[in-house]
This record gives sequence, C-alpha cells and structure tokens, in this order.
Amino acid sequence: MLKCDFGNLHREVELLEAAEASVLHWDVMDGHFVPNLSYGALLIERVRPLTKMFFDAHLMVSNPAKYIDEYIKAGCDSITVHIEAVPDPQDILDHMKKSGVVPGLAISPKTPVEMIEPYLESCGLILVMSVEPGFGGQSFMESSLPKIKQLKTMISKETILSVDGGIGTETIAEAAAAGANYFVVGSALFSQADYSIAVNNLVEKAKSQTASLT
Ligand SMILES: O=C(CO)[C@@H](O)[C@H](O)COP(=O)(O)O
Repeated sequence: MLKCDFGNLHREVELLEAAEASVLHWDVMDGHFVPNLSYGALLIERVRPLTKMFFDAHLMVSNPAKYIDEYIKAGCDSITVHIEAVPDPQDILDHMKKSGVVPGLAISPKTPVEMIEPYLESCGLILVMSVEPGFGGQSFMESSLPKIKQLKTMISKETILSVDGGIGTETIAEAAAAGANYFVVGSALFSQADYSIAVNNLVEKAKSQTASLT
C-alpha cells in the first residue's frame, strides 16, 4: 500500500478488492530501521472495517516487540518482522501465533538465509526482500532468486513464501519459478489505470511458472 493514492484510500481499497487482489500489504516504516517513514497501526485500524481482505503488516521498524500488540489490535491477519531488527525473534513469533496472527519473518538482501533457519518452523510466512527495504519503485534484485529457491527446500508446504520489491510482469514469473507463492506489488500495480487488468496479468504470469500457486 506504500504506493497507493492515500488521498483516496477508501476508493483504493474498493478498487483492489474489485480487482481480486487477495491481500493488503502494509509497509510500516519508522525512519530508523529504514530511512523512510510511512504510517502505523492507527491507519491500519481505521481501514480494517472497510474490507474483509487479508491484512499483512510488514514492520520495517527497529523495535517491533514494543509495537506488536498495536498491530494485532488493529486487526492484522499476518505480521512480519525483520530478522535484522530482532536477531532472536522466537518470543515475538510465538506471541503472534498465540494471538491468532500468522507469524512472519523477513530477510533483507544482504542477510544470509542461515540467519532465519532456526526460526522457519515458527513462521507461517517468510518474506524475501528483493530490494533494500525502505522505498518503493526500486529494481528487482536477481540475487533474491537463489534465496527463494533455497528457502523453498527448507520450509513446509503450508508456509507462505513471499517476495517483495520490484515485482512486475517479468520478475513475478522469475520469482514464481524460484518457488515464491505470494507477491508484493507496489509500483507495477498502482501505476496502472485498471487494477483488475493489472492483477490479472500478474497472476497469469505467475501461474504460467507454477502449477501450485496459492
Ligand atoms: O517493502 C517494500 C519497500 O521497502 C516494498 O513493499 C515496496 O514498497 C514494494 O514496492 P515496489 O517495489 O513494487 O514499487
């Protein structure tokens, strides 16, 4: 949602729902863990009654444990924290699970997969960053593909494998072929006049690479 038209947020949500986008992905940035500042739980909580869509909060913040309950209370269905912000995320992942939220763990481009390996079984979602976190509109980093492939062999079938950053009609196919089954799209969607056509094109490209797209 980082790239949406915030002046028409309610309308954007309606258009995304009509386009059958399955998830609203909320990029929360604190100006500290990443150089950019976005929005927080208050905004998400206000949007929550407007739709039944799945809400996925991606916390690019330095101290997510301090704020996690605000995002649970706001009605997020999944919450993702960064391994670089929480080197031992076991407690926060367990807390999310106990609270009925899908626990997610994100990994930035320079971080090796081994850093998250001990926590994979505690996660319902793994998010591979394919750009440096902080800004939309960056180019997809091909170096994320071997990480996606590696993680695919390490996680259960039920665990969502997500990729985030620079996803468009070309790169979604590459990420799907590598094993991702959840795709965060900012610029390539919000730059389009018709979200339904855009979502459909992206889904078709992803499906062309995998028979098991979820
Ligand atoms: O988390 C991030 C950036 O930190 C992403 O969610 C991007 O905001 C996706 O935007 P595009 O790369 O698709 O423009």
